[in-house]
Amino acid sequence: MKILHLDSNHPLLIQQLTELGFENHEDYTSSKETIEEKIANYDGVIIRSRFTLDKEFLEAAKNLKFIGRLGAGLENIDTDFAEKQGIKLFSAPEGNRNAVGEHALAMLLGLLNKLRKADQEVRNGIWKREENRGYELDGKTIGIIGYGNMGKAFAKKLRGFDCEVLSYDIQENVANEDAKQVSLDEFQQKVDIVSLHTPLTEKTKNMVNSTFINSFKKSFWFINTGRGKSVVTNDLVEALKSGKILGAGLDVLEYEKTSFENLFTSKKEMPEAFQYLIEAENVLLSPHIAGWTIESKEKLAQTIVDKIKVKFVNT
Ligand SMILES: NC(=O)c1ccc[n+]([C@@H]2O[C@H](COP(=O)([O-])OP(=O)(O)OC[C@H]3O[C@@H](n4cnc5c(N)ncnc54)[C@H](O)[C@@H]3O)[C@@H](O)[C@H]2O)c1
Ligand SMILES: O=C(O)[C@H](O)COP(=O)(O)O
Repeated sequence: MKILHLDSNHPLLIQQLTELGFENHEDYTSSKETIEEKIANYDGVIIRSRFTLDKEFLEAAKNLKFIGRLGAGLENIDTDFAEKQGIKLFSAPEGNRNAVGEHALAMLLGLLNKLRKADQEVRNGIWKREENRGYELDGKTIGIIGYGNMGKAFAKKLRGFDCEVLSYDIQENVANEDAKQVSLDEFQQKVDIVSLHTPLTEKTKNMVNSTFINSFKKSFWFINTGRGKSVVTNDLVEALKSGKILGAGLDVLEYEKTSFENLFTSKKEMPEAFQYLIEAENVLLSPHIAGWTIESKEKLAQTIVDKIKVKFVNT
């Protein structure tokens, strides 16, 4: 079987697939159109998120038997059409869920302890203790939206903090021993902290908007390691300004990669809300690296190899 790799990865991926008898080809630079022209020659494709495997691409991939997605989010694949075409889909949330759980926790502790502000002040020769008095996680109610691989990994990290963990999910009965699943109404009545772990779907796009934010009884801290497009940036900023949101940890943003860099390099004025996020002392930002650790790189690759092996290699 011939596999086309579209994003560079941990070397074990190609090493192990070669040992298993697959023929591996790498193309990390050609345009989507160029790849489409040759994709019919391949049985498998492995991608991170370089481009979208849409209907047109999958129609061209006449001999494709599987897609390996080195990650969890599947919005860059037309999964329904792939299924219709009988293409097997392997994703790898097992590879980066621990990293996401740890990153969400790091953001949460960083926010509660005002680390961004305190760090910046000390570096600027300012020694203010009272203004930098933080909050403890102990006794807080943490709400996790989307209780799948990532939400569960975060809840597991909260064991031992003496806080209550609630989850809200559109699927019934997804909770485990680390969280109590509640209705959205109960969730919005009780939580002090919200951590978003949902995929990007029609329903979750722009889900965190003013109406949603203002339905919470208390002011709350907000963490997003899900997808940036689930949040309306303007509404988040309004809530930060009003104090309804006490602080935000954002690993994912409305603008990412090229569109993010364009904000800084283009002659156009930066959107006001985005400028606010850049400057705010109670906002922690990271460039979509929650699931992006030294360890997860290897685990993602190993997960994909193992899934391909189970399905396509006779042992
Ligand atoms: N920042 C990062 O580096 C990083 C890394 C990995 C995953 N992610 C993001 O996290 C997402 C979740 O990954 P996962 O592996 O946990 O997925 P998953 O499918 O295991 O879990 C997602 C959960 O969200 C629930 N859900 C879907 N729509 C919802 C809604 N409208 N309201 C409430 N719950 C809803 C689903 O029922 C499911 O239980 C990915 O799709 C990706 O977008 C980000
Ligand atoms: O969905 C994921 O696994 C993470 O968000 C990583 O996405 P990436 O493939 O764009 O790095």
